[in-house]
Amino acid sequence: MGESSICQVRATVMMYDDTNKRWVPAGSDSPSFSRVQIYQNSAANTFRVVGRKLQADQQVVINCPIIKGMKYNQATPNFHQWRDPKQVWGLNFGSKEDGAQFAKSMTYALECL
Ligand SMILES: CC(=O)N[C@@H](Cc1ccccc1Cl)C(=O)N1CCC[C@]12C=C[C@@H]1CC[C@@H](C(=O)N3CCC[C@@H]4C=C[C@H]5CC[C@@H](C(=O)O)N5C(=O)[C@H]43)N1C2=O
Repeated sequence: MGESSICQVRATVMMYDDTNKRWVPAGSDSPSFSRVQIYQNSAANTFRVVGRKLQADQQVVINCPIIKGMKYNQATPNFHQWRDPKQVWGLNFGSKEDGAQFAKSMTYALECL
């Protein structure tokens, strides 16, 4: 049983640069939209967030496991964030609806773990 996508939204993927106290776009330097999905592997009961640039190169800009007990912070309707052991991720959604959809799937994943 492979992985299946349980949601797909458009968002700019950001990482927080703790040293300089600022957000930087994940991947190349130009902040641009990515297709961000949550994949579920139901056999293993694992989930991860995968984001690929919408541009031609489809660069993978996030590939982050969803960890049991992780705190998902909906800072604003369009900007949600969470910590992983190494860094803080932020998603700047294309719309509030995308944000709500992503939060619903993230909450579902965190409840399954
Ligand atoms: C306990 C803990 O970890 N707390 C974390 C949050 C958290 C809580 C609970 C669980 C997990 C986490 Cl992760 C925390 O507070 N963190 C994580 C790193 C960065 C930050 C620290 C300080 C700054 C101050 C301002 C604030 C901030 O970053 N924003 C405000 C709200 C939206 C606003 C929106 C968009 C982004 C796009 C660029 C910049 C801009 O709009 O130009 N920006 C913003 O300015 C954004 N910060 C944070 O979120």
